[in-house]
Amino acid sequence: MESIIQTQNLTKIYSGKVAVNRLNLSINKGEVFGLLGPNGAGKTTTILMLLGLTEPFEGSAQICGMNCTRHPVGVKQIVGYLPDNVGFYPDMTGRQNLRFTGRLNGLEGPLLEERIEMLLQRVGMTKDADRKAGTYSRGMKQRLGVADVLMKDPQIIIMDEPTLGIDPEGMRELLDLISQLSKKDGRTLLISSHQLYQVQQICDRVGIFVNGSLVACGRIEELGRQIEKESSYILELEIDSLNQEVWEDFGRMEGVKNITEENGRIVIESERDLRPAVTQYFGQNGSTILHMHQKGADLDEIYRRYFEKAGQSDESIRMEKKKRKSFSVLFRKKRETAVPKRDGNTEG
Ligand SMILES: Nc1ncnc2c1ncn2[C@@H]1O[C@H](COP(=O)(O)OP(=O)(O)OP(=O)(O)O)[C@@H](O)[C@H]1O
Repeated sequence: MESIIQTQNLTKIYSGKVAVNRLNLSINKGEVFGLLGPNGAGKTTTILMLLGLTEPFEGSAQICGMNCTRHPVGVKQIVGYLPDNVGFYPDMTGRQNLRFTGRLNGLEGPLLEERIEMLLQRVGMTKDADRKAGTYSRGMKQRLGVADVLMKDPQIIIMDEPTLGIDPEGMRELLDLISQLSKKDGRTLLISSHQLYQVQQICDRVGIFVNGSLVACGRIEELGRQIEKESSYILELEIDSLNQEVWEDFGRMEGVKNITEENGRIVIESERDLRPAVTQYFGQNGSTILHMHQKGADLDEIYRRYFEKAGQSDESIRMEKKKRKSFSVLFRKKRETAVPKRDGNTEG
């Protein structure tokens, strides 16, 4: 693996507030790296330091061996940058905007026109190329933005929140397009985003950024395994016939620490992987498993855990906790309502 972007203790402080804290990153040639984190985590500041647009307080960054602060022009020659709000001249057409960028990059004549045609086609904008850019939707602007970045044929592309404000269909198209830039062309991509689910699909590795610090970095599966090692296993289960006996049997299973119910599904927290035991149990019991999912391997869960670890309070986490009822309360309730007393009432 050839490392193409590196940072060493990269730090930025704005008026006493640490925006990026001793960041150590290494991004390999040809990979799609997702820099993920909530608003204000320090993603844009990191990108600006990589592009040499703002100076670090401490530490350094290199792209293809060039120091980003000392050689910003050299860096710009090999890096394409798609900001979160791409600016085009609104009174010029998409094609004219691309022509303008092409000329700034030294392209002229048939070579320039061929490149424009090829890129418009690649990003699916041929049909709308002669409309004024001011009339484009956000998704169209982003696609034209990708074409604009590709005008200078960069080895490395940095995108800041590329999917922000785009509808699901446009998002899918844009992510496919971004993925192709790495898989088909062999370019290196650094994508910053807070849209975890969407962006993780195309990332080879992710870095999770919280409060200016990188709290986790690696392949999604690796981070999932790490989380599993550090904490309990969480198994989410839905079956066709949940009854008192099942609750009691689960409560007795070896390693089970807690059972809750969440949106009609049983959530079992345990010290070990219960999937084999649960599958065997239902095989004998005759119930059908409608859904079984071991939490920990998806990015949302990984992110949530690291986010919690970093001491953040997140509204979605609080809401989720509120929704959960403790097993003991639920168990008591079920006993109260489900088990008939000999006198015909329910047993407490
Ligand atoms: N020019 C600036 N002056 C002062 N503080 C700044 C400046 N730029 C960013 N910050 C602060 O630095 C921190 C990191 O901001 P940054 O924009 O890098 O985060 P981000 O992860 O990109 O967030 P977002 O997704 O909202 O853009 C925030 O607390 C922000 O308020």
